Amino acid sequence: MTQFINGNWRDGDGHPMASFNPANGEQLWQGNAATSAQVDAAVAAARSAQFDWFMLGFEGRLKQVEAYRTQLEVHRELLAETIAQETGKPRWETATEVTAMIGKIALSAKAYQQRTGTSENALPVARAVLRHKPHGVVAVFGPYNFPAHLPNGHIVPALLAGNTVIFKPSELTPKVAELMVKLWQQSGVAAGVINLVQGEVETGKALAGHEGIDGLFFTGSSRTGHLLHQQFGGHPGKILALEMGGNNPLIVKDVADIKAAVHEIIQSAYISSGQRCTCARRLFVQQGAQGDALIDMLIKAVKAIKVGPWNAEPQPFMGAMVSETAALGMLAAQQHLQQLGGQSLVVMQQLQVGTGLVSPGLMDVTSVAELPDEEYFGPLLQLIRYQQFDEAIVMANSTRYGLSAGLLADSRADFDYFFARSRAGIVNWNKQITGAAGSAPFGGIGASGNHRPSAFYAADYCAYPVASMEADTLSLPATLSPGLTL
Ligand SMILES: NC(=O)C1=CN([C@@H]2O[C@H](COP(=O)(O)OP(=O)(O)OC[C@H]3O[C@@H](n4cnc5c(N)ncnc54)[C@H](O)[C@@H]3O)[C@@H](O)[C@H]2O)C=CC1
Ligand SMILES: O=C(O)CCC(=O)N[C@@H](CCC(=O)O)C(=O)O
Repeated sequence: MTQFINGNWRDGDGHPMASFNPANGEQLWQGNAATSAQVDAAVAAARSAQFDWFMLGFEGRLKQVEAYRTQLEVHRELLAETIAQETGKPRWETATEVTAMIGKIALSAKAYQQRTGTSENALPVARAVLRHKPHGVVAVFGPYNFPAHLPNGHIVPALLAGNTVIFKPSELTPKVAELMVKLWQQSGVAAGVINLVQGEVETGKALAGHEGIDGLFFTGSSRTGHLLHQQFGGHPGKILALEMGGNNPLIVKDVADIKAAVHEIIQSAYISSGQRCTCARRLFVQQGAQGDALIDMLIKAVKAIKVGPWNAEPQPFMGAMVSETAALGMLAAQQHLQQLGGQSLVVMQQLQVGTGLVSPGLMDVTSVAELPDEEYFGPLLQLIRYQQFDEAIVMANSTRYGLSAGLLADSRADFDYFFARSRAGIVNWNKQITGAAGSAPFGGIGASGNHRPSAFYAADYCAYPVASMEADTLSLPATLSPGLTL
């Protein structure tokens, strides 16, 4: 049973699908994709449930969402293990993913009140009241790298605002999605409030193009996000929130504690095997003895990173990439950069054929004249040596993306200078550029987003404002407008 439509589990009527443990090829899940008729049924179920869900009121909806939080708390280990098996991420890391999901409930309730709540202003003859209403039926599309936390970051605020949801997860992580929705079901949510359609691109297209949805909240690649943006062209009445990738820069300038800098670089570039949209892809280090010393230490530290299956003990820092295909794609990217003139300082290698297990790579691309502005979504960091800070900032900004950026530097003045000039939605100082806070907005500019940031600001795209002028009784004004007689 792979699809959850109107409160019932049923098989997909489409083609067969499966998911695998990327560290050993073991099959974890199988089922069939949803057809477009099943997408129709899910949209219809969400539509017929929506008004009653809205009319529960915020407190009623929050109670339901809190019952889901209880399910997450009770089943946190099972969920963390399922995410680890299906994505390859180590257990220590997926435990933090589930913790973030649990924290999302209180944060989203606070965000709803702060950003989209109700307010009232007294006017001389009336009250000006501001309330927010849900869009209606929304589709949520998730990526594979955080298969639970990131869709959860759309689903929870969407439901709290009074929307009903059709969730289309990544085809690489159907088992995680199924478990998430089972926990919603066990929390007692009414039929049709959350629906699950599993499938690949065809299912995604059927849902994204469905005339019955009022909006789509997407986290995924820039390529797919751009396709969706085109598809939504000509539909100004539908809301589209796009959280996409990045080609994120991290600059190092004048740091006394080189070891601490190396630690922040590794946490920025290699966490989740480089499969975070916020990961540093380009590292800028000044020419000179201090830069040389930092790079020597970085090379040693990268070579020492432990890579292994999700359940290896002691735990590795990096697990398998999500699939062998993804791993081979990264090796091809490495080869391409080498052909352009990049010098590998640490060569990325597949550790076991048939798996997504790869070692981390570091490449000096300073001499590459035309560095591709691509998001290589894996553990490969490109190093660029620079002479002047201004030159580094110009190169850092030389990307069509604009998700995260960072500076490691001892001087506050250097950060202020960098902050004023950098173009990204997340700009950090002396902190890794991965691991964003759910209490802040999360999104980027350029090809990284469409100005509808998620996390704390997700509330904004889940509801629209309604302004009302209200008076308890009718009354005639003291003076009538010129030309009126009653
Ligand atoms: N800015 C952000 O918040 C984040 C962005 N990402 C980005 O996500 C990417 C990795 O995730 P992926 O799962 O590979 O992304 P993806 O774009 O391949 O897939 C995302 C979702 O869209 C669906 N989809 C794919 N093609 C479609 C089409 N033509 N029409 C409709 N639906 C379609 C997929 O089935 C999946 O559910 C990276 O680029 C990463 O940077 C990942 C996490 C956070
Ligand atoms: O949505 C939130 O609560 C904050 C955003 C977040 O958790 N971002 C993570 C993962 C996103 C990614 O890089 O793929 C992060 O910044 O590490």
